Amino acid sequence: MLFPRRTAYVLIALLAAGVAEGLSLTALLPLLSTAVGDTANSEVGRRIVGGLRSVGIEPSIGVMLLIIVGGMIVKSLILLLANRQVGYTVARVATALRLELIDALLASRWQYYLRQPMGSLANSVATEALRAANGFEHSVTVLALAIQVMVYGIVAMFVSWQATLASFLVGFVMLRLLHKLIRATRRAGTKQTQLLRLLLTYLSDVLGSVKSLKAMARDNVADAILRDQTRQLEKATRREIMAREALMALQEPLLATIIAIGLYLALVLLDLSLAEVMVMVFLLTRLLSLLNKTQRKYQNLAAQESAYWALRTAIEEARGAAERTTGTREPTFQTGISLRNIDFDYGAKPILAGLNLDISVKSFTTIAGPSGVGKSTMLDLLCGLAEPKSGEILIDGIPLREINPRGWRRMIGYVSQENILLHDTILSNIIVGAPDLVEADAERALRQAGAWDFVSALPEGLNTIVGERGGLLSGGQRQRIAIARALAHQPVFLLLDEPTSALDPESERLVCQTLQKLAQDLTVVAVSHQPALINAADNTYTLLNGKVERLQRSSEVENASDIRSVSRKEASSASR
Ligand SMILES: Nc1ncnc2c1ncn2[C@@H]1O[C@H](COP(=O)(O)OP(=O)(O)OP(=O)(O)O)[C@@H](O)[C@H]1O
Repeated sequence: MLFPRRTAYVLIALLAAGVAEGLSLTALLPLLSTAVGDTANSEVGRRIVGGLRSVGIEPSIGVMLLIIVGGMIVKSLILLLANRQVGYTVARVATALRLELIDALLASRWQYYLRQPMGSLANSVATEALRAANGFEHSVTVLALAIQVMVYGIVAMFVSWQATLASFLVGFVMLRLLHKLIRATRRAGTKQTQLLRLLLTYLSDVLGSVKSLKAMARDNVADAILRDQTRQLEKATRREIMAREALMALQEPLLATIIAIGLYLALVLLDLSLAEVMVMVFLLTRLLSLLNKTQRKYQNLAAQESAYWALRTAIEEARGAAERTTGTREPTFQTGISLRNIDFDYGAKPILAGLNLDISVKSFTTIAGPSGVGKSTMLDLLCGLAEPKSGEILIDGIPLREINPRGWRRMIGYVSQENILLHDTILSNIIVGAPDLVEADAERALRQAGAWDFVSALPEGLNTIVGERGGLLSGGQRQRIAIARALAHQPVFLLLDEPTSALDPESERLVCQTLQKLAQDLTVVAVSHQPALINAADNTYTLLNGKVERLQRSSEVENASDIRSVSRKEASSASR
């Protein structure tokens, strides 16, 4: 149950509102009896009149009317408060579900996170959370209406228990008969949840790669698939609307039939007084229309419910894939990092096999090797985003799995291969996620990354918006901002994945110089094919067949193909 205390307050308030309304209604019978002058015929009426007199109230028509109106006003006030509370709780529910999902995902293992389509996440946070919160509202309303039905039922019992029971029975039959429509709505709701997820997942993928598709005039392929999914969604929505409207349409004639039966029972078979019959008609009409309303709200709940369960499943799955943070030791980085006999695979595909590597602090290392050989995976292992299948990663001689992973990562500066920036200012992109960083840190980092010249020349400087995924900047500019982001918090271990692949020779030379200078105080590991970067490094390794080989440089490497041919020659001579 979500927010049990808030929900309990709401339900108590709704119950109080129901009781206030019920009490005001008890005055209806004596009022009508007095009005039509047949008090003597009504047992209940007599009792209520007696009760009022015993507390010193003369039950005149004016007093009765006052009781009815007063009760209704009290009920409305309580309902206003309760409904306001429901509204607030709905907003809270949506926020809580969104945060729960985002927190669970961010705390999940990197490999699990990688498999999550971003469109599906966006859908969960936007539409599913909202639909689930609306579902919560409908469920509270269903409960509130059920309480009102009960109160009306009790009051009606005082007037004629036979007629009340009979109408409850018929009401129950009516609910059963229409239940099929609720089931259809639930099915349509589940379908919509599935389709919306698919649609948004696909949409975000297509939009992510729209440039190349558009450039080749192949965006109509995406169009056709999207149109097909939208059409299916429309069909499911139509089914839901049909079931909702059918329920509305069928309720009216059924209600009229039941009231006619009630009237017949009251007037012909039970021989009730006119006042009693009038009250009964009023109460039963109200009771049965309340029952109908309850069923309609329940139908709305059935349509939204699947969003809540889809969201819950996503949260539970992400929680199940939470990163195991068994390590508690605070990290130090005084001597260096060693990889000992590392094996790693993605399922059936072995990537690293018996890899050994020592990196001492305050050094600059580059790792080269053919595409897809596992260089980025090595960086993932170094920052603890992936765990080796066997072997040990030692930091100052202490196994990484014994070290607090967040503590270790706080010491790392990381530049990934895809420099996707946030749609925000350059400043925000650099200090993101580190609340203690200020503008001066960003400026220092931008200077180090060789980006200050172009940033300070922009009319808005640090406050320039970089556009969706950084799209308003050039590839090289994005790359330098990403390097600045990694340097802003002054890490001691800097990991860079192809950091200069999009830079012109001059910018690359600046970044190489920066990295050389930085390596006097911190440890730099860069994955790269760029000769300039490789020449700038103290040590270069090539990764091949799951192991690294040190590249002995007799002369400066002139281009990337040299590195690969050297590494292949070395690898083949090693295997011989
Ligand atoms: N999350 C993953 N699940 C399954 N396989 C993966 C995953 N990530 C990478 N791989 C596979 O593992 C291999 C190594 O990938 P990795 O990204 O480490 O290579 P790389 O040497 O950095 O390549 P490149 O130079 O092209 O960036 C690749 O063949 C890739 O297909």
